[in-house]
Amino acid sequence: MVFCIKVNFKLGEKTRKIMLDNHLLSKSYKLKKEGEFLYIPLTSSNFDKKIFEDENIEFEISELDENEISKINSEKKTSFKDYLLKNFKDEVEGNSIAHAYDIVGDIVILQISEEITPEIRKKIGENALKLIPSVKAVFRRESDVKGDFRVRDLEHLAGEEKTLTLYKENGYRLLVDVAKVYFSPRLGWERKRIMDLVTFDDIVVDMFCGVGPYSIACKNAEKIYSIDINPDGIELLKQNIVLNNLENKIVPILEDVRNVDVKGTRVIMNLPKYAHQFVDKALEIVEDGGTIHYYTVGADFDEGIELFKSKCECEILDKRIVKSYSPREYVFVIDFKILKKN
Ligand SMILES: C[S@@+](CC[C@H](N)C(=O)[O-])C[C@H]1O[C@@H](n2cnc3c(N)ncnc32)[C@H](O)[C@@H]1O
Repeated sequence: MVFCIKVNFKLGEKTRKIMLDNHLLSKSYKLKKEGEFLYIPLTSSNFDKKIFEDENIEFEISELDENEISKINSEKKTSFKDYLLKNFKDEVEGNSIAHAYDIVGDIVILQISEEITPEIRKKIGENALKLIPSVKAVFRRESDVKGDFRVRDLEHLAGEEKTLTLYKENGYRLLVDVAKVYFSPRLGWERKRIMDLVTFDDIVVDMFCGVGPYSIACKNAEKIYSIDINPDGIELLKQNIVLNNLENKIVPILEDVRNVDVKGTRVIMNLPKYAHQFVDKALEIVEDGGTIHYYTVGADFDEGIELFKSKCECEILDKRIVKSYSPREYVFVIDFKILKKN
């Protein structure tokens, strides 16, 4: 039997609050509505009736059969992190299995080191498929991002063997092929920051655009030139332009940026590892008074700032840590307003 307070529906919220304050509200059963009455499950039928009478609440104590009222399912679902900590605590603590992972659309990418056997990697993959909601394919990072295209090798662990997915962030949609083009969901906040800085008269030059997440985030600009040397990146960018109705704004350019002759008021240099090699080109592109968003890898901001100060007169508008890169290094962004080029 489940003891309940039966009150008029209109007094339900007030009654529930009094019950909560007096530790009388059961957390094992759901409230039940029947006609104009509400049945609110009690922790005990033995209580001081005055607490309701003082509030002019007319009520009855009613006994419901267990099958007349729904139980609250208080069993916490096991998360993937719980699963890892329960089964691989030492490996997680020793950093050979990370409980953090990337989700790109319906694809999840895990970080499991090579020293974990292929059988166990697959088993972890199967569990990720089961425990992470809406996931259809599970991969593992097999290498760091590498080469000119900044793409990493992936090992398939579970689910569909597909690498193309649809990713949504900041109100736009992106087709991403995680095996063919660089993409990081961890930069969503940073793209939102840039999105909020862009003005209607900006001409944006996205020097290293990939599938175009920054370019598309800059959709309020007057024009966006999006450059990349990876043909798969530009092919997906073209589809993303259509997907986001930006045919009149974004100009995709498949080319080494060093060979491209464009000018802009806002230049995005998202090639952190090698951006320092492209500063002269960025300065050639940016108009006086324009902004360069310079992404770089290191232990602090100093190197990037010194590099720019040696090449132009500039003001630092903002500087931030974007994400960690290695145990002692970060990806930084520094926003430079270019006052005068040397
Ligand atoms: C770190 S990824 C960034 C991609 C994209 N901005 C994003 O956030 O997803 C850098 C990109 O620069 C491209 N790239 C590398 N060298 C280049 C060059 N010389 N000219 C144009 N693109 C280049 C790579 O193909 C890669 O897509």
